[in-house]
Amino acid sequence: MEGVDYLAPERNNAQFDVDEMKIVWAGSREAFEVSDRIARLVASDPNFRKDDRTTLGRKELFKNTLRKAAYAWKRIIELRLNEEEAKRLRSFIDQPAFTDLHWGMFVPAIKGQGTDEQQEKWLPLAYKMQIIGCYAQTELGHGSNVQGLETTATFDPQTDEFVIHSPTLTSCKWWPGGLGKISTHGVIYARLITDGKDHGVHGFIVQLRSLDDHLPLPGITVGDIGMKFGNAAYNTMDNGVLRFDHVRIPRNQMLMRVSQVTREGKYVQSNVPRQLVYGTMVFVRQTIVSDASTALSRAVCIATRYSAVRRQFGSHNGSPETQVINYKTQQARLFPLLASAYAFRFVGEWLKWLYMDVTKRLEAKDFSTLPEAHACTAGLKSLTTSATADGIEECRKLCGGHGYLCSSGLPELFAVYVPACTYEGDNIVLLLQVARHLMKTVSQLGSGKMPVGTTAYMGRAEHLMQCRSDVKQAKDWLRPNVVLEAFEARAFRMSVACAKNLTKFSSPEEGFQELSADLVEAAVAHCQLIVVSKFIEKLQQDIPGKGVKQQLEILCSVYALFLLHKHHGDFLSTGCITPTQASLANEQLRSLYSQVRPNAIALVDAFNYTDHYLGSVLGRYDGNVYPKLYEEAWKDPLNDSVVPDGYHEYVRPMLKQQLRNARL
Ligand SMILES: CCCCCCCC/C=C\CCCCCCCCCC(=O)SCCNC(=O)CCNC(=O)[C@H](O)C(C)(C)COP(=O)(O)OP(=O)(O)OC[C@H]1O[C@@H](n2cnc3c(N)ncnc32)[C@H](O)[C@@H]1OP(=O)(O)O
Ligand SMILES: Cc1cc2nc3c(=O)[nH]c(=O)nc-3n(C[C@H](O)[C@H](O)[C@H](O)COP(=O)(O)OP(=O)(O)OC[C@H]3O[C@@H](n4cnc5c(N)ncnc54)[C@H](O)[C@@H]3O)c2cc1C
Repeated sequence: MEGVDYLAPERNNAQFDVDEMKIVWAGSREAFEVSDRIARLVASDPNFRKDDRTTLGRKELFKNTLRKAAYAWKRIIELRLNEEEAKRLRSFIDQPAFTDLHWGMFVPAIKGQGTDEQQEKWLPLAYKMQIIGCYAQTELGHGSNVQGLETTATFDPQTDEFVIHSPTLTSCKWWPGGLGKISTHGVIYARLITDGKDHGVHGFIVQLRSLDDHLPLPGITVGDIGMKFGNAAYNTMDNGVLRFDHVRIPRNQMLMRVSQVTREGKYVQSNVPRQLVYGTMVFVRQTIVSDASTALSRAVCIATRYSAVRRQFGSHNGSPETQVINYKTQQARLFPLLASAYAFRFVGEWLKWLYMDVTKRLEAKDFSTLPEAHACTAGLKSLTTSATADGIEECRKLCGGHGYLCSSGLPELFAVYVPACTYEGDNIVLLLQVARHLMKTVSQLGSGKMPVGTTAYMGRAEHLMQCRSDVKQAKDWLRPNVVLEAFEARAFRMSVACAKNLTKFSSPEEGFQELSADLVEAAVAHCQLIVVSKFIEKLQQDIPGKGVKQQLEILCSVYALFLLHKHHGDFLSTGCITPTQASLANEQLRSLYSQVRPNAIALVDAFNYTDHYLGSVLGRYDGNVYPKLYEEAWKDPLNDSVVPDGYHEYVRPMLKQQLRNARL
């Protein structure tokens, strides 16, 4: 029935103030109000309809994306939305587009690597969308290994220009979003060559297409790289291929904040670390962590609401069957994902703070926290995107057969999300960067240099190598200090074991290669510790609202004890806890699931997602799933006619043939 809230009994069970939790989730009252207003604006505008997306072919899908992007831009101007509001609007449209790369990478690359003059020239054009940009780093033959890029930018002192060239097939730019069909400009990464000398990879602003007729400029071959995983999903994006044939650009289009080339062709390195050329990646990895909490929370919201609606088995004397959410196995799969969504939200908030802090320091020429910022953004990007991709797929399974329907919203969410494990740095490659940082920190422990930031715990080396957990009963695992010490000891001992093993090899590089699987595990342990510790830190803040803090404490314990249970091999083999303590953790976890159960629906309501944004029949706010699934099925283009196209051509002759054979 329309207008009935089938999940009302669930909502009435909540033991906390959902409206206050919405504010905690959004980050502040103001952020909540902006997000809520913009989400409703998008949901109520038929121009942003998306329910037909999965049935469109690539060309229609792409054109539709362009239409939405243009309409969104018109609304942004008409409504005079500020930067934050415009960003929210683009995200609620929920359709990856060239604008993501324009605002998300092209603009930040110029801001981070351009000189003041370059910013003054290019940013106003980009802000008004008089030019549209992409970020073109990856090549057909080189993605992870940025230093291996082949595109060249050779300085010609005669004309005061750089000549951009793709010397081989493998040097073609390959993958940049927005490049395929739309970008007029790109920040292009190429090896800088002056006077025959290779100075490594630098960024250049290059115009790719005419601003009049959109045709590629002379010397440029550009196109789309083809269909990607999933039907609609990421195919709204024009990922591109680009080949340069001696394309000339003025010298002042090299991004010159980190290093410069003078009129005479002299290469000058500023007094800043060369790694700042990688700064845009640090920025984007930080945003990807917050986006992980958004993607995971969407999937969890769908799976939780549907699990409360869906009933299987357990009917006695005609009573309703059991809601599948009441099965302990369903809870043990679903509630850790719910807790992870909250955990990633808070670590994302913290990472944003860390990024802003490092940016301020860089402006003051303090580069000391750059390695920490790189390790944290790389590691947390890896940890949260892997967990989110796996989590979305788990949510699909939690919804049984109906989860496999596009109308559940889950297949598309998975297809659009899963490349996050690869883009902006392959997750394993990034964990190896964290491992390098950890090995460096461990190797410096004896030198008197105290570890800082998220590795500060390693400063308590002696204690962490010796400590034994004092857990005696299940509820001891609810004490934050007990949990924190177990995670610190596990992470530290895994790093120390790797460091010791590295010394057995003839060179550190050989050891690093040979032990890379162990190093990745040590890096994961360190990153999980960061997430747990930031959740615990969040709980030390003043959190208003009836029962809100208590629910978050429960979720924090679920997150930590779920990880401890999943990785108990690490905790046991490093001797941080005993088998008895491991089983007490599991006992406590079971009890926590029972505490989450009555609040589960309210905890996902706190994400404040509109039905438009969720795009899921199973995750509808009102829980009215079956009639809507039935309605949705009839909308499929295959049901436009009773007898399908092709029947008379292929099936009927076959049937007739069978009849004849049967008569024989
Ligand atoms: C239902 C439908 C719903 C739809 C909706 C929505 C869901 C949302 C989905 C989609 C939204 C759209 C968003 C799409 C965005 C996609 C964007 C993708 C863009 C890209 O992928 S751009 C390309 C990114 N490429 C990479 O990340 C490459 C990875 N490789 C590297 O970063 C580096 O090469 C390396 C780090 C792996 C190694 O570099 P190298 O120079 O060889 O360095 P080393 O020798 O190892 O180290 C040198 C030294 O430098 C330090 N260092 C390395 N990197 C950095 C850094 N970034 N910052 C600071 N320092 C760095 C390193 O630690 C070493 O230090 P040391 O010498 O040890 O002290
Ligand atoms: C949807 C999407 C959008 C993208 N958008 C952009 C964009 O806008 N701009 C842009 O420039 N790029 C973009 N990319 C490219 C992306 O950044 C790269 O694909 C990514 O950095 C991974 O690099 P790769 O493809 O070279 O993988 P590879 O490095 O070839 O990885 C292949 C395998 O090798 C392993 N491997 C590689 N190196 C090591 C090592 N040292 N040790 C152990 N294992 C290793 C990896 O773990 C992986 O399993 C995009 C990619 C995708 C999928």
